Amino acid sequence: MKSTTETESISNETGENTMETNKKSIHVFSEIGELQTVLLKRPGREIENLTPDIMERLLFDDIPHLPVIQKEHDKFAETLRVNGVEVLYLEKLSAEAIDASDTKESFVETMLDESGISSKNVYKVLKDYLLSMDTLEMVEKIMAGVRKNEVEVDSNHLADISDRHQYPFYMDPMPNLYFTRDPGASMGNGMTINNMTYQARKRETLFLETIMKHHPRFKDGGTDIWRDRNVTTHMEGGDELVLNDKVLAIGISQRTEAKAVEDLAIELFEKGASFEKVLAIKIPNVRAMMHLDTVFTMIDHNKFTIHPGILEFDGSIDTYILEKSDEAGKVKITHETDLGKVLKDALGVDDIELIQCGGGDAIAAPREQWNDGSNTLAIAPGVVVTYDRNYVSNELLREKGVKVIEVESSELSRGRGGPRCMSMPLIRKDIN
Ligand SMILES: NC(=O)NCCC[C@H](N)C(=O)O
Repeated sequence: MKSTTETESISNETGENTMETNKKSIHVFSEIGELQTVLLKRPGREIENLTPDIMERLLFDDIPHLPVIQKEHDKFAETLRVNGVEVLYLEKLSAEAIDASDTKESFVETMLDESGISSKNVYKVLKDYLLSMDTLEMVEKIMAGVRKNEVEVDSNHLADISDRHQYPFYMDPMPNLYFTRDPGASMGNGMTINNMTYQARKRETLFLETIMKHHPRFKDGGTDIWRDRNVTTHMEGGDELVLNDKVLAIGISQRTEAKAVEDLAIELFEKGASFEKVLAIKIPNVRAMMHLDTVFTMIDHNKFTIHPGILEFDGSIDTYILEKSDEAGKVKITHETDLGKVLKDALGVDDIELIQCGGGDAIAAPREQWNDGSNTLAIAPGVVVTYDRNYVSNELLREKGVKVIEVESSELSRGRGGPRCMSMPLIRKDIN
């Protein structure tokens, strides 16, 4: 286990690098260690670029009210700050990384390439338009999306002329960016930068990649990149849980393929990461439970939230334990179905408490799970941030001795993600 002092004072207030080379910019060896630094994204104009025609493809079920979602998000950030957490913003770090590396032009080119711009005329106009902006404004514009009526494309080609009157965007908005948990995952002193499953979210990882490669705070911070966005198999951060410095739990889900879990386990074992076991937990392939953290999160040394809907009638769930094998490029796999026992053995604790979402009630459980009642963000062992609307689950957590800090959630919840999804821990204190 790394010592906590290694991670102290790694930057000044502007995020400028003041760390010595042996200090790490990513340090996450648990789900519950005191949260010190977190990455958020404030919902922006991308939210107002949702329409009923495109929201399903962009993975939304409704259109949040922008001023209210921003107010709720600001309060979420403030809640973290008053609890001693340093809050960094994706949009700001991205702009700083681009400026620090003088990569504005290549960043825009990659974004345009990945936004499916096939017309040379349109490409040129968009490139000039974006590059004319100050870097932070440009980053926010790319995140928000570019409408066709924002730019003048002077072209006599039928393809360009006829295209103007159809679909409203040249570049689609990225409304899911406020779920910073998913494009990557902090794991030990490293990170997975993910190849996300749906087209709607694939470009999101370019911001994270840019930060890790070019931001002064991260590029020299000794960050291992366990997976990069060019791998062919899919994985998303909502499925990646760091239970302790030896054990990970990863969902096999709508968004994370079994092959990706095995590839990551091999990578971690072979690159000498501290992790020795990966528990691959198979959850239903449905939208309401798209990631493991929508149905299962860790809140204390031996306490977890769980949505009963992932368990069979007899309480079982397919769980595969991946461990190092003697053969290079392979892992040893053991199949189990008693999750409580698997967790007890893997974590070395005497008992495990699985606290059911909505108390397991036939109505409250699925209703609160839909609004992320199981998606808790632990900011210290036994201290969690949750949505206020999930009052049945919150009350039950309190009865079990957990300190619950509620945040307003009327609009934030419409994107189908909760406090864990909205936050990417970068530094946590180690647990004993
Ligand atoms: N970890 C999470 O469960 N993140 C929530 C992602 C919600 C987003 N609308 C999505 O469907 O990807």
